Amino acid sequence: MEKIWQKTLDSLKQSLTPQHFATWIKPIRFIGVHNDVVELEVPNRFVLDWLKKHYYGTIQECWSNTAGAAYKISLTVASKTAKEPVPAAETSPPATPAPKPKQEKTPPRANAYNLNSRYTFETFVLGSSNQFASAAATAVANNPATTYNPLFIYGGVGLGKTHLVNAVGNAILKKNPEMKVCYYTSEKFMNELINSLRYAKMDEFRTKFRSMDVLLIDDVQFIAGKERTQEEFFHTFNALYDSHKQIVVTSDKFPKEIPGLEERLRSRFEWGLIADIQAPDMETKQAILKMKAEQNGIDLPKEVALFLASAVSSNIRELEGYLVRIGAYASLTATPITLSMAQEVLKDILVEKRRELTVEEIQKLVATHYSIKISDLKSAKRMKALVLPRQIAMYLSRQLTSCSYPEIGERFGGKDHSTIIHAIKKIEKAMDEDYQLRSVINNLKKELSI
Ligand SMILES: Nc1ncnc2c1ncn2[C@@H]1O[C@H](COP(=O)(O)OP(=O)(O)OP(=O)(O)O)[C@@H](O)[C@H]1O
Repeated sequence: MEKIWQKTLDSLKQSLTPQHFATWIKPIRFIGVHNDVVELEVPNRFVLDWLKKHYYGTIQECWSNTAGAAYKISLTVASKTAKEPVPAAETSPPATPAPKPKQEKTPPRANAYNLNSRYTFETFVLGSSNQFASAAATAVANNPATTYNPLFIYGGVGLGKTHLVNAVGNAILKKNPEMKVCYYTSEKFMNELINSLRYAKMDEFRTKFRSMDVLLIDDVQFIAGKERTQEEFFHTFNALYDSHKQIVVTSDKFPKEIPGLEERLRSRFEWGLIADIQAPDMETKQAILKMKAEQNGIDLPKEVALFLASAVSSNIRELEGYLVRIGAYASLTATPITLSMAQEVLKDILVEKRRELTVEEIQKLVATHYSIKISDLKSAKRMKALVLPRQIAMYLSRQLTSCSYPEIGERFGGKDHSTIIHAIKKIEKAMDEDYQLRSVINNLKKELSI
């Protein structure tokens, strides 16, 4: 069946322009055929909708002609990880719509379990927001299981944790092809555990994970509250750690902040190094856009990169989505990318986002988070339990709204602007020194930007 798919691709290539083929067809992943249904996966919703609307019939026709019988096509959006049976040699194709134009196929790597070969250090753009995590990841990749074990990377949605953790795996494999490197999301780990329990295959399950030299577990927060999964993960962790194998874990939260995470796991996550990824600044966002545009063969003017970077607060996946959208539009309408074109293409999406946050919304969220009253937040009471939330709310108000210091002061019960400046300085300093506080504030920001 794989051969039929290859031939289908060949004939699609003949009938489409190279750019359309690269943008829409190349990212499709062939999953298999069940009865008369050809199952295909695509990287995101946008590509799915586009394919359904424009190319469904063509794909179906090409496949059916090649196979010599009528088939239906099923298109689904890929889950975050590749779906190869594990253990299996890695063959996963790109996960974003348009791959590098001249990308060479990577040969299958027998010891790569579920790793995404596209996520490497070479394609990871460095900025002050991810410098620390990237340096820690590089150190681990250079000396697995000697420097930082486990390495715990945390940060908000779409900030590059999956990319970085795969980069560690890919770099280790490149240097040590004999090492067995396994990438799993915690959800996949849990699903496999459930299946192993159901089919009495726990020995196999344990042997598989415990035979790895490097275990990379993404989004570990999802195992919180899942007793059996946590227990099994705990034993896997211990077995690997005791035999000096590298473990890298990612999460959207600092270990202490993951509700429902068992204490014994939490303390293990804190044994090694904890590194965070922050929201990227404007320069980093533009540098990432530049790299992604080059990878996708998109000619992106500087002013459009600036426009996109300022339209997205932090989520790089979202940034990429916008780039793909305008790249696709330019390609399909055969027009160059300009600022006015980008504004037009994204206008519906951005209208929603442009609405500015208010100080009141920030106060409400902070008060809820700390279980205090909004009136206390605005009061002059000096109790410790109120001072920190108040200063955080002031800091966020300055960061996320266009209010001036006096305006913020006004909304906090008529405080002087110097009080606001003092509060912001205190929080900035505390964030430099205190991971946990940084994580709390980032999570609040994340909630506010939804
Ligand atoms: N510094 C970077 N350089 C290049 N690409 C990046 C960078 N950071 C993130 N990306 C890209 O952004 C997209 C989203 O990143 P990724 O999936 O790693 O985020 P995440 O933090 O794991 O998100 P989630 O919280 O949803 O698990 C990926 O395509 C990734 O390649």
